Amino acid sequence: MTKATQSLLEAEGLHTYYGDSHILHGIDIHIEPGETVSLMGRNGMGKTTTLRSIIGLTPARQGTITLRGKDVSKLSAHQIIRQGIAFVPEDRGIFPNLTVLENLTMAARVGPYGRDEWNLQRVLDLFPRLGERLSNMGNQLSGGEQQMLTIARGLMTNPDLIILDEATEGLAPLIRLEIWVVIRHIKATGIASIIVDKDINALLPICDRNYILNKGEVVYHGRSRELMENPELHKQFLGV
Ligand SMILES: Nc1ncnc2c1ncn2[C@@H]1O[C@H](COP(=O)(O)OP(=O)(O)OP(=O)(O)O)[C@@H](O)[C@H]1O
Repeated sequence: MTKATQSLLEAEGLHTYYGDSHILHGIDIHIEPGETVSLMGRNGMGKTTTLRSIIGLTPARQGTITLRGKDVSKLSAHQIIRQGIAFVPEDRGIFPNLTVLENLTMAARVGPYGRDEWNLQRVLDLFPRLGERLSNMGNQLSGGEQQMLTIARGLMTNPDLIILDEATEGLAPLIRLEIWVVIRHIKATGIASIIVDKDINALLPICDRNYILNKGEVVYHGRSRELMENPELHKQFLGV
């Protein structure tokens, strides 16, 4: 059967290893253009490894990654990212010895399909705090500001998909709220997202669909409403 629309991203049958340790056991995930999707699961179940496999940082030994119908499985992480993906890793990864302004401007580019609405002014409108910190070095920022800078830097690349690993981990409650507002805004602009976060109550209302991983396998995927109405699944796979 042919699908009406082409998925933005399809990961099929991913098997990923660290050395001899077999971590992902045939992960299947797809994302449609503009969709917001969560990856949930207890610690160590393979969420970060799935994200890293999707963008080629820890390439899967088996399986395929397709972006807009094009097989990118053999491409390097750098080449995959250039296809319109912004990755916001758990450890942020901003340049500590560059200023906020430099971190932002060095990322600036037009998206692979011509998306160009994100520029310095627009990201500063979304993150006014960064505007007050433009001349500060990356390593002078608070954890929340670093996370904002990482997201802002990703937006400067005009992505079609933004991947956030532990979107609000370790941040103060008010900053977390700000990040969720930003994620809603990003969603409203039509950029697709994959989000990993422990705050299920924040994730579910924002996400269209959700995947639960357990020991490197997808054990559930479904719409947020279905997951909200199924506390058994929470207990079984999320430990809440
Ligand atoms: N660099 C590595 N070398 C060896 N094993 C690793 C490495 N990174 C992760 N693992 C193992 O792979 C498994 C999956 O880890 P992963 O970080 O993908 O899980 P996660 O669901 O993202 O968990 P967390 O919420 O704790 O980050 C875990 O058992 C972890 O110990």
